[in-house]
This record gives sequence, C-alpha cells and structure tokens, in this order.
Amino acid sequence: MSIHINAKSGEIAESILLPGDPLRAKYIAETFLQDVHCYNEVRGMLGFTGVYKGKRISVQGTGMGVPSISIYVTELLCEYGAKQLIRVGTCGGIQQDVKVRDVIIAMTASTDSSANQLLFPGFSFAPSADFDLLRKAYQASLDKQLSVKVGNILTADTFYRESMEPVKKLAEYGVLAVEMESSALYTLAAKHQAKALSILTVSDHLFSGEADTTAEERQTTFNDMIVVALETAIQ
Ligand SMILES: O=P(O)(O)O[C@H]1O[C@H](CO)[C@@H](O)[C@H]1O
Ligand SMILES: O=c1cc[nH]c(=O)[nH]1
Repeated sequence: MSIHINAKSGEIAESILLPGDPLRAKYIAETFLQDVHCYNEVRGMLGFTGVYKGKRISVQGTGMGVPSISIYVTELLCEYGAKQLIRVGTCGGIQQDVKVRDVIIAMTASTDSSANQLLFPGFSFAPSADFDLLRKAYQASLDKQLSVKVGNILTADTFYRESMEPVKKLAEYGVLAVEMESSALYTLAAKHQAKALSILTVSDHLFSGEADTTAEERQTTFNDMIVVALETAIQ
C-alpha cells in the first residue's frame, strides 16, 4: 500500500497504461482486458489489473497536471515496481497539419512546469520517451493505418491561458500539440530507469478551433490509441 494507491504487493503489473481520467481507466479495463480486478479506489483514482493477449497489464488513472501524475507515477515506480509506463491521453493540436483525431507520439516533452527547473537549476532537462516503446508504438500505428505524428509536445501547467503567444512561439519551433503530464512522466521514468511513452489523441485544435465531432468518432479514435498502447506494451 502507498499513500494514494491501496493495492497489495503484486497486484499491479509491471506494464501500466496511464489515462488522465479514472473513468477512462475503467473503460479500458472493461473493454480490452480479461480477468479484470480493481485494485484502487482511493480518491476515486481508479486502478485495474487484467490480462491482454496473455500478458498482465494494469491501467491507472493519473488525474490532470504534473503534480497529480507525479504522485501516481512515483508510487507506481517506488512502491509497486513499475517498469513500463504508457500514458494514453488527449491533447490539443497546434500545427496546421495536426488534425483532430490524429495520434501523436511524444518523442520529447517541452514544459512550462517549474518542477524540472527546481530539479536541475540552471539547466533545461529534455524529458524524452523510451526509444524502444516509441518505435513499437509508431509501427503499431502504421500497421493500423492511423494518421500518426511523432515529435515534440508541450506539457503545460495551465489549461486556460491569458495569452496564446507562448504556444504560438512553440508552434513556430515545431511543437505538435499541448497536454499536461508527459514531461513529468518522462522525467520520473528516467530517474528510476523505467521505460515511458505518451501516446495522445488530438481532441481539439488550439488555433483553428476544430474539435471532436461525434461521441462515436471520439470513441473509435480513442479505441485505436488504446490498441496501439496495448500492442506496444505486450511486445
Ligand atoms: O485526456 P487526459 O489524459 O486527461 O489529458 C489531457 O486532458 C486534460 C485536460 O482536459 C489534461 O490532463 C490533458 O493532459
Ligand atoms: O491539455 C489539453 C488537452 C486537450 N486539449 C487542450 O487544449 N489541452
């Protein structure tokens, strides 16, 4: 048991999918895994373990933002022996050729979070994906004929902004999309010699205003991303 996860030792698999929304963790477990059991309900941050194609996989909600995901990922790494962490989330596109429902694989995560400035005073640490997971996820996306892009994303500390100027500047430098957790996931995985990857579905576009249309389309794209994450996890 840890402070925010009340699983017993051995109840959580070494490979874990990490959606921000705990109800998505429930949906993933119930839709894609067999022999599922719920190991965590503390603060409603649901966690499940089940089996996908013969391999044990867990799914743990992380909540939104760097502080929240940092709590869950730290406890998964330090208390439960997590080895492979794959975030499955949503993001907002900021490039013209990034469209709603595209899949984005985050090679690296720029950030405005102060967490890494406190950790590495005077340096800009570059939080990066595990190359092996990235390569597998990219191939799985191509195999499923998904519209997939790999590159730099922004992990932002704010969802609502007073100014879009910093985001426009990052877009000029090729940043593909904005979300709120990946830089922390990559940094913590690096510290603990674990593998991490963020796979994201574009839910909206920050400049064009394009957003998901029907719930059915949203679900289909989301399901595609989950299958990519699961196939990556079991290879
Ligand atoms: O869909 P999830 O995984 O929650 O990810 C994105 O959605 C939330 C904002 O609505 C933030 O957590 C952001 O990173
Ligand atoms: O963090 C996020 C996630 C989706 N869309 C956004 O604009 N921001």
